[in-house]
Amino acid sequence: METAAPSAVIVAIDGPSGTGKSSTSKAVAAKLGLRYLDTGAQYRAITWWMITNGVDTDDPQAIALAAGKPAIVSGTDPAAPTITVDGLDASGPIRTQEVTSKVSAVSAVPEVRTLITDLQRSIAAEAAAEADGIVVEGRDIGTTVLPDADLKIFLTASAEARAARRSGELRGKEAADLAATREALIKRDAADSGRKTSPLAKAGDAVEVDTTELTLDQVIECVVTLVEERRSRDAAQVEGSERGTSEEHSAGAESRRSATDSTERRAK
Ligand SMILES: Nc1ncnc2c1ncn2[C@@H]1O[C@H](COP(=O)(O)OP(=O)(O)OP(=O)(O)O)[C@@H](O)[C@H]1O
Ligand SMILES: Nc1ccn([C@@H]2O[C@H](COP(=O)(O)O)[C@@H](O)[C@H]2O)c(=O)n1
Repeated sequence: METAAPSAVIVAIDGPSGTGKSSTSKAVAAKLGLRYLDTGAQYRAITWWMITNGVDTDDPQAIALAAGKPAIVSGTDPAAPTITVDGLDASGPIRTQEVTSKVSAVSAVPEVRTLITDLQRSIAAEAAAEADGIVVEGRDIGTTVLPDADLKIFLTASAEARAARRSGELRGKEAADLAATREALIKRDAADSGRKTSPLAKAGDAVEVDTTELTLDQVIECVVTLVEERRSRDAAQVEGSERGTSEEHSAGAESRRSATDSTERRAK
């Protein structure tokens, strides 16, 4: 069991598709010298493996039986995050339309979630022990994967804003039409929010940030400020408890001194 460094910070960023989780998390982690984990990439990677290995993604039992077979490895450098499946770079293939349309069905299978959740927790524990901490983004990080995270953020944005962002990304590549993009986002969110196991949800203690009217830079700034506030609160608490301990020590020393004094007085 790894022990977290006293100053390590764990940040959970959740929210629906296209709210800016990946862009924000990567930038915040880079600015603050933290590691970064894209958990959606892991669910995409296992989905890609199922597709390339002929597993029927409409058959939860078949998915459950195969779930333990692929070896998924995530690199957590925010400047160059990586994802491999059985040693192969999967960063390109996991972003295809086919994977995007099937990932919600695969990620809803409980056996898949158990395996990927364990993997995510071990990556977060390693980052807390060996680095200054990590920003983990996904759908259920604050609620299920890391319920004790130091800071939980839930990003939202209107479906229109999210579709416009995604269409902007696709322009010139797949020329996706805005309405179709919007419908696809809403459908994926509904599937992710409606599944039984660990659905997309805001944790009760998460800070909600509506990004509809904010630029990406404003969102990054907002999250950086929240992390820094949290770190200073924690540092003040540690300082307070150390002061308390040293005050206790001096109070203890004082009472020991007066006990000695009175013993000495009695001895005279
Ligand atoms: N506040 C913002 N204003 C404008 N564009 C934004 C904002 N936040 C993110 N974007 C852009 O929107 C697109 C989607 O962002 P991103 O991939 O970070 O979202 P996401 O929540 O991780 O999505 P998904 O869950 O589908 O992976 C990107 O092109 C990104 O640059
Ligand atoms: N914690 C998570 C993260 C993701 N998923 C599933 O993966 C899909 C792809 O996620 P992206 O962030 O890459 O778009 C997402 O639609 C979910 O089905 C998840 O279940 N839990």
